[in-house]
Amino acid sequence: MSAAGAFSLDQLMELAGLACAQTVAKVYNKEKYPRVLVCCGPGNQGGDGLVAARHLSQFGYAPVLFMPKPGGKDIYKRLQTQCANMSISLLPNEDPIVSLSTSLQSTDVILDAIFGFSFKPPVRAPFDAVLPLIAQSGKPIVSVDIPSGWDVEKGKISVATKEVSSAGQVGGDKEFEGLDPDVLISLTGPKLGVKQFAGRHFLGGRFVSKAMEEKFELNLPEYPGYEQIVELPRPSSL
Ligand SMILES: NC(=O)C1=CN([C@@H]2O[C@H](COP(=O)(O)OP(=O)(O)OC[C@H]3O[C@@H](n4cnc5c(N)ncnc54)[C@H](OP(=O)(O)O)[C@@H]3O)[C@@H](O)[C@H]2O)[C@H](O)CC1
Repeated sequence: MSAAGAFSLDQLMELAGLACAQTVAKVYNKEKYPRVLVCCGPGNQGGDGLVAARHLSQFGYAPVLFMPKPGGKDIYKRLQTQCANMSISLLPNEDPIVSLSTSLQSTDVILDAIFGFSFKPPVRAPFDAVLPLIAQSGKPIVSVDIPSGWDVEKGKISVATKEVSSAGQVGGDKEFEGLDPDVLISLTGPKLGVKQFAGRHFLGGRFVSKAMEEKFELNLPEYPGYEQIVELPRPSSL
């Protein structure tokens, strides 16, 4: 049994996505940072991103979805339909890298829900161009669970990606060390690979029961009030 215990995947994803949306809202206020580009991968983390987009829209943000390779699971398709029913914008996928480069210019903050704990290098297309393009945009990044391109246990690793111009033209090979987010929202508990993450770090795992916390010796902090997230101390202040 996972540390999250008795919840279904739908319920876990809903709570995880809500925690992601609350993290964006906590750090980036909607008056100054209304346009959130929600970048979704094909796995469950992409599902977290879709749920977050829905909540961000309800919070008064203007999320835009980027899904260069939509996931095939039923749950993913249902979440996509919910976002479409709420008229949440979706970037066209005919040429995803050009769409991304254009959209980045009018984005205030990026939610990185591309890869989570199941990422295994090497980075395959189209993400070998997506990751460097996001990194070089200079826009604030909030990463979900583990920054995309990092190894869940080793942390930052060097991976082969592509050169990409700011207009979205893909060139030759380029070494890349994963995204360098300003903010991280760890789900359930922080992963080994983010031990030295130096930005603002939140935990979203209020769905973990006391019994599970004790069984897995998670030693989790208290969540304030009604929030799904709690901010963790930075490594330098530990
Ligand atoms: N309790 C919790 O902690 C919860 C966490 N959740 C979130 O789920 C992710 C883990 O989800 P999972 O589906 O296992 O995996 P990922 O989202 O990390 O992505 C897997 C897919 O990504 C593709 N992939 C992997 N490596 C590469 C690569 N090198 N290049 C390109 N693509 C890659 C791959 O897709 P394919 O279609 O190519 O097979 C994988 O399928 C966790 O981190 C949390 O964010 C849940 O919300 C539940 C609660």
